[in-house]
Amino acid sequence: MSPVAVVVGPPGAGKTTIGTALAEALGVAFRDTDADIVETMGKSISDIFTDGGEAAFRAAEEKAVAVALREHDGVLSLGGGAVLSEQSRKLLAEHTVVFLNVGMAEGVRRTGLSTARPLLAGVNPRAKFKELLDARLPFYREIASVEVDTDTKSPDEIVSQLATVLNRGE
Ligand SMILES: Nc1ncnc2c1ncn2[C@@H]1O[C@H](COP(=O)(O)OP(=O)(O)OP(=O)(O)O)[C@@H](O)[C@H]1O
Ligand SMILES: O=C(O)C1=C[C@@H](O)[C@@H](O)[C@H](O)C1
Ligand SMILES: [Mg+2]
Repeated sequence: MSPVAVVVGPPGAGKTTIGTALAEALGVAFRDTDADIVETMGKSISDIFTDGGEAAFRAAEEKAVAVALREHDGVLSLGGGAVLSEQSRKLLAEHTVVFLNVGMAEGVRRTGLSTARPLLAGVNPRAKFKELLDARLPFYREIASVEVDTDTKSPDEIVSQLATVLNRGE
């Protein structure tokens, strides 16, 4: 069993929004490892970071990614930092990976000051977002089968483009 597509990208790229709509367009199930982690740990992402730090979240995420890649055959969206794990990148090399890219200004605008994104909740979300992008871009690109720049496209346009690329009709 293998996902039709795995969606990766920075916070606010639209992994959950596009992933959900893409699954619907393709008539397959949607799964999001952030939601899996919340369910398994029984607490919010923000609380996981507060209680165990980023390391606790990344350990849970590595497991959640491996399980979901094995179990899920629909569209799978990963958390923004899932590509930081070398183990996960190795697994992802075997899959169809959609990299949704977003620039700093638009990414910060879309994520706002949401406390659901603890890594961006500090005093300077723009600087933090740029730091995340710089560190992760090479990883997203290393595993991507297709890259879509989402800055100036609506979710509908992106879904329609991806449905065509994935060769499953719209
Ligand atoms: N192409 C787009 N154009 C405009 N707004 C968008 C687009 N894609 C997503 N959004 C909006 O941006 C916000 C963040 O989207 P979403 O939660 O899907 O991102 P994400 O990549 O899953 O983020 P995270 O990494 O935090 O899980 C939402 O309010 C969503 O409606
Ligand atoms: O970019 C990140 O590191 C994160 C993104 C979210 O999807 C969550 O996985 C979590 O808030 C961490
Ligand atoms: Mg999401």
